[in-house]
Amino acid sequence: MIAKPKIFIDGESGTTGLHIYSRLNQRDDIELVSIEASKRRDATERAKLINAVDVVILCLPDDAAREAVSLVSSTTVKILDASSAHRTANNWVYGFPELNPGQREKIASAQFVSNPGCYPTGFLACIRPLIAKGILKSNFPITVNAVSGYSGGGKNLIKQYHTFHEQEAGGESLYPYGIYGLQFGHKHVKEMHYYSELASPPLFVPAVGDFERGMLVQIPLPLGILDNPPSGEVIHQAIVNYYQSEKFVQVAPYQDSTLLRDGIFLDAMSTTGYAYAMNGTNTVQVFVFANDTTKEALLVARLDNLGKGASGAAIQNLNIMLGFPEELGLL
Ligand SMILES: NC(=O)C1=CN([C@@H]2O[C@H](COP(=O)(O)OP(=O)(O)OC[C@H]3O[C@@H](n4cnc5c(N)ncnc54)[C@H](OP(=O)(O)O)[C@@H]3O)[C@@H](O)[C@H]2O)C=CC1
Ligand SMILES: CC(=O)N[C@@H](CCC(=O)OP(=O)(O)O)C(=O)O
Repeated sequence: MIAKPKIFIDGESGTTGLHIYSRLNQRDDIELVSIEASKRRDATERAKLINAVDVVILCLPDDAAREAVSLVSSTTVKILDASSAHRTANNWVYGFPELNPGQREKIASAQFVSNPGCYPTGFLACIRPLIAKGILKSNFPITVNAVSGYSGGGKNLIKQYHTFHEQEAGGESLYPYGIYGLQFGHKHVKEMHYYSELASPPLFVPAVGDFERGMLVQIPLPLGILDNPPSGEVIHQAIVNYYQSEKFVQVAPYQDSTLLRDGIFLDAMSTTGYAYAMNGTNTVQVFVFANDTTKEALLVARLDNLGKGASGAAIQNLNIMLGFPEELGLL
């Protein structure tokens, strides 16, 4: 293990970069190296830093992340990319330690690690155990509906919402709740398909709501299309067993209405109480709701898009890549 590893966050002033910076800045077991503000987009200066540190965390748009990787000449520097540029690329390891047995060992020994997308984190946390354990066959038709806080859209979308909030005089919000990606083929579908090991890509409809952070990812399961559908309890137990040793995936008790706000709502956005519990954490919660008579089930993941969906996951991966305890700075 390197005594005091040097870390450079390329994109330190963006939404994800800032969150990672503020978490790492409190630690004295690593050294954070920053680029001069005026040289943030200077390839020569970035290349110097990239090749002089132990780990680079890329918090950049996809094209800039690809450019940063093209600047790597050191064979020892480790790269952790928060963008979606390399999530299914050859020679890159997918940074979702809980995905499959052996995944964290692959992360630990990799030079190039790609942080998962926020929506795929919720999706894979729900669906991967059911496919891996044969509870659902890989040809089951899967749809995903999800809603994210607006910070998922980065600095530009945050600014649009904040500007609107400042000007608003009790009127309607900028997009209170809007579905998008209606041409389909959202950039996250590829990694959802690849790592779930489903036969076909899921049909994915994301949405953004007027709340800063947090997300719900929903997967409805029309079990009536099967000759012998699994019961809700079987589905729930399979997911519980899959994550029994995991700290950052929490499977909620089956059908427990006390987890719902007012016994009714599973809420991504309230600022108090249980619903808010995932924001600021690195935990993804998984819920299973089912009706064995109507043969319907719903899997839901709730997470902080900036936590387990981005910066929390990045810290977890960084810890694994550097041989630190995985939960350092996260609990
Ligand atoms: N927000 C979220 O919930 C999540 C984001 N991500 C991913 O993380 C990455 C960063 O997203 P996010 O933080 O939201 O984005 P932001 O728009 O908030 O920040 C992007 C950062 O990249 C910098 N940047 C842009 N272009 C270049 C360039 N050519 N060279 C150097 N720096 C550049 C910007 O610098 P400047 O400040 O100078 O503009 C800014 O610091 C994206 O790939 C995103 O998809 C992943 C999971 C969740
Ligand atoms: C609300 C919103 O706009 N969300 C972003 C996803 C944010 C994210 O996860 O970024 P990565 O693609 O790097 O994973 C989107 O749909 O493109």
